[in-house]
Amino acid sequence: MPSPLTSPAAAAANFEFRSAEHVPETHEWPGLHDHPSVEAAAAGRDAVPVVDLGGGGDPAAVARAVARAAEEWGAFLLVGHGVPAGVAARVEEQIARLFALPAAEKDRAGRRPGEMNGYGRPPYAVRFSRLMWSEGYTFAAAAVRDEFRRVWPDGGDDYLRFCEVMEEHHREMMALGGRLADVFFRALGLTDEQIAAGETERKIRESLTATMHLNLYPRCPEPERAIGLAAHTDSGFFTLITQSPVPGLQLLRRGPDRWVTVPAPPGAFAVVLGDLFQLLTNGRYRSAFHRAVVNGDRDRISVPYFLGPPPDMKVAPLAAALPPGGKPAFRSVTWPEYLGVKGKASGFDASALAMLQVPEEADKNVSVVPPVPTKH
Ligand SMILES: C=C1C[C@]23C[C@@]1(O)CC[C@H]2[C@@]12CCC[C@@](C)(C(=O)O1)[C@H]2[C@@H]3C(=O)O
Ligand SMILES: O=C(O)CCC(=O)C(=O)O
Ligand SMILES: [Fe+2]
Repeated sequence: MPSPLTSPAAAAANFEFRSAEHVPETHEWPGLHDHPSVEAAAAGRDAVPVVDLGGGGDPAAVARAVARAAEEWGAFLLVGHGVPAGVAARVEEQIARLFALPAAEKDRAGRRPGEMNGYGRPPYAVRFSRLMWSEGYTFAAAAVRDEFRRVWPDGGDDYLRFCEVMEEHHREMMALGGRLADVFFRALGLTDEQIAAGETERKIRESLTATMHLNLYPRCPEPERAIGLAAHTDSGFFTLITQSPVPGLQLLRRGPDRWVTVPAPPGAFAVVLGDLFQLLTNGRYRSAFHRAVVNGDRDRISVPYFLGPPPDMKVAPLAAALPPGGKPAFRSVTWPEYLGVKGKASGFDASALAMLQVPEEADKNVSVVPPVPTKH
């Protein structure tokens, strides 16, 4: 067996998931079952919220559903979004083809130390001594053609087809992200007129940047011993996840602590809120602590589309999110600054936001960040 801990990109590229009959020690994660995994229920406390954007529904009712989901779960399933079903199918087909390329070809795009983009393990993997049961590829959604010249230096039909499909996905997701941003603002209590006139809200919506991270979770011979993606919160504003019909995304729910498996109905996107959205909404919306498990039967592909501010934008709590007469609970921060802060925290979760909190003594009226879980 290769020595997977030597080089991250080589580790992901060279480990033969396909021929593994067992999960080696390098990929075995302790503590995965500290909390039980449960299927989402149709109703009740384990029913993952579903938001329907279509069907001519009452916008106020949609905003209420989004507010409830964002406050209580930090996540929901999105249906009625209007994105044609064929887009997700084409995206999944192209991603499967990308990951099926010989290791040497994917390795041409191997993520180099300190770089964000490229093929290999996800950026936060450097924090762990164990390897995850997945292959990944991160890139700026607006720079597909440049990025994938690394994999296909001579261009060609495969390259062009891949780029066209990713660009189609990017167009659809960016349009949906902008619509959803307005729904989130409405859910904070803003009227359409206030949203249109609000300089900050407009700036946020119009300057959204998108990063894509392609995940392939190969079928695993011992799924109970491995993890596809270790538990974390996303750091940006919100993430639109296209998933193959094989479930695997789990959300941690407290009291009693349990991992709720998010269903993957065809055509639905999972929407997961990130830490900077928690900050933007002054702690009113919550980022979701989540992970991806693997299974023994089938490969799973997921395509998170991370939306966040441009790197130089200072994110501060929105005036609309403050309680009457209240002050911001957090200092302002750029996304790269926040990633630096998060990199120093013990878990990869929203506990890093505590370091940006305005001290309580400075203002007794502001809300505090609730305790966050740290288990995988
Ligand atoms: C925009 C981003 C969010 C992300 C870091 C990144 O720059 C690109 C990859 C994203 C991802 C995907 C897997 C989990 C995660 C924690 C990681 O290490 O890389 C997230 C990052 C994040 O949300 O902070
Ligand atoms: O695979 C999934 O459903 C989740 C992916 C994810 O959380 C991520 O890439 O940040
Ligand atoms: Fe995530």
